[in-house]
Amino acid sequence: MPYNKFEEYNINITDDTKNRFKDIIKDIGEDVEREGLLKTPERASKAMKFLTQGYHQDAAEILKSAMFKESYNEMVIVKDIELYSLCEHHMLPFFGKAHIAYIPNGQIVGLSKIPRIVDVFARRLQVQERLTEQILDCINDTLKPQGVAVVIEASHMCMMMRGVQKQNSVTTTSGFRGQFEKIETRNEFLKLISEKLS
Ligand SMILES: Nc1nc2c(ncn2[C@@H]2O[C@H](COP(=O)(O)OP(=O)(O)OP(=O)(O)O)[C@@H](O)[C@H]2O)c(=O)[nH]1
Ligand SMILES: [Zn+2]
Repeated sequence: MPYNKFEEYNINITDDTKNRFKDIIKDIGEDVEREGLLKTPERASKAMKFLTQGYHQDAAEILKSAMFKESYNEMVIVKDIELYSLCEHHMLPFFGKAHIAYIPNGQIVGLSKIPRIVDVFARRLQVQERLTEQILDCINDTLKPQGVAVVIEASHMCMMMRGVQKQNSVTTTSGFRGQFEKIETRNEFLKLISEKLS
């Protein structure tokens, strides 16, 4: 089954949304009645709702649904989490990877919940900096770990397909709380995420 196909099927689209997309297609000079475009307003509406479904999801609840008491208190790192978001200025995609670590403080979280909360915040109109902070704050406030770190590396289509048209620039943002504010802990995390598994 394709990635998150289930959620895509459950999206309800109103005629208002479809008609707005129809108007945009007309405005760019296309023929909305030609065969290939007949269903496009509906498809585009569904795609936009899917890509912004994070507004209707509660990241803290997702974490809370799988928190377990455990005495492990070393760093837990989930790296190379792919993410797709939309820049709030142009509504064009930015995409890349998130690397997330935390040091438990009596509780661990189900590993899959970390990529899930990345998606909750990524599927909104975003800037990369706020996306980074929201993931960081959510883990910090909900799991209350000894520390949490988030690094996001992303390419922005609004800088590639239009505007400045730079194809190879990658933007890196990061945020650190608790133990990761200490330089040694932060460096250990940065070293571990930059190492390739052999
Ligand atoms: N800080 C930050 N800027 C972003 C992000 N996504 C897009 N932008 C930038 O948002 C800015 C919007 O600037 P404006 O000058 O208002 O828009 P614009 O005329 O379309 O700018 P250009 O892209 O330079 O053509 C641009 O510099 C984009 O590169 C992001 O995640 N973080
Ligand atoms: Zn943009």
